[in-house]
Amino acid sequence: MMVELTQTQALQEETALVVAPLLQNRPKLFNFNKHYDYLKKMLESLPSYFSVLDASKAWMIYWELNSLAVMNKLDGAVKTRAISSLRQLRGVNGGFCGGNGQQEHVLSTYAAVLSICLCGDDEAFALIEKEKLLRWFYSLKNYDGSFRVNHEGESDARSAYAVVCVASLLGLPGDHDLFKDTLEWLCKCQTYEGGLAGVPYAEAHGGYTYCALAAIALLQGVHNLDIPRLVKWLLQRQDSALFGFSGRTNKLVDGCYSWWVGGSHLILASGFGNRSENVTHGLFYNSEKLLKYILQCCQGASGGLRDKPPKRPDQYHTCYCLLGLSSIAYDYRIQDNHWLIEPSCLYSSLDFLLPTHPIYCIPLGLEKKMLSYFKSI
Ligand SMILES: CC(C)=CCC/C(C)=C/CC/C(C)=C/COP(=O)(O)OP(=O)(O)O
Ligand SMILES: [Zn+2]
Repeated sequence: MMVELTQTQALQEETALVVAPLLQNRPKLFNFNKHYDYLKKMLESLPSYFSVLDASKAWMIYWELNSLAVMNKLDGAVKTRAISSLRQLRGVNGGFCGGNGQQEHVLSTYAAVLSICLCGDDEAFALIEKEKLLRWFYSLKNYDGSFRVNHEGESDARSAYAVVCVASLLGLPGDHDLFKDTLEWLCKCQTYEGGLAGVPYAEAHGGYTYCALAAIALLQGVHNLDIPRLVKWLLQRQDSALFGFSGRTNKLVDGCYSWWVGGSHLILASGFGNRSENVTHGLFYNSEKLLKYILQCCQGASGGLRDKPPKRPDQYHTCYCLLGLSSIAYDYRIQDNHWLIEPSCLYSSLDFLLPTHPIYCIPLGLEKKMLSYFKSI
């Protein structure tokens, strides 16, 4: 009897047919030069079909700068260009717009502020009007502690994380009045599965889990979560046959979850934002196998990294695959507010990558200049 597959099963089979043979191939090294060439190419004039990404300009700047930065290849000329492009994205309320002449958006603001942090000088910092931006964040706050992405927009764990992350880089402490009830709202996003959803009572997802957990960690509240259940769900994200991570139950592996899921593992293992003593330092998933998925299946032949074969590489997946690799190249631990970073057992294959800040998603230590600049104003 022929059993008809569900659409989900058919997609899983289709993915396995493409991914599994690549995992059998000869081991691949990280192709540093090709990825660097890809990133340089993305700085040239882009073909017209990139116009669909016009509202993601701030994001494209961040993905590009951050990929170069984590590869330790971000130079002054690229920073100067970025500052000039970011200047044009400033909005009237202190936020940043997705594209020129568009509306301010909390997520574009997050991408722009991280890019400014990556540029790391006073000319870049001066693009941020701190008081105005904080007033705008207040105006986007809902009565339950969550934040809207803009006045007409949705409220979810992404916008809460973006606000908490940006405000923290501008020097606001976790107990600031701007965050009243935000921790409680974020903790309500944990679902019966253990992962966190975009809003309370929705489906747990790797992207939202990272956002909610990173914000909860900045608000010093990780111990309020059901950590064993969260760890179990995060572990279930590693596909037992294909080794990459999926974003949610019964969905497909995708390179970007190397960071959204891998970064969530990292936050828990580092102990950041967890007031209890019960932190088990060390990652529980098989990082060697994740490395194999990224190297064998996510590297494009002409550089750049991708979701899965046969898709083409793009800047978003390049950035988050690189962060995923960086998260397994080192062991991260927080002690007395200081990061202790040691090379991991995989470091020798990944020694070209800098460690990434588990919460701010930029090379670790680059946050310091911005923090001290905004402390003094
Ligand atoms: C800082 C910031 C803004 C982070 C964004 C985090 C993030 C990636 C959120 C995911 C959003 C989402 C609903 C994905 C599902 O897409 P899908 O159904 O195409 O993917 P899936 O099949 O893998 O679930
Ligand atoms: Zn993806």
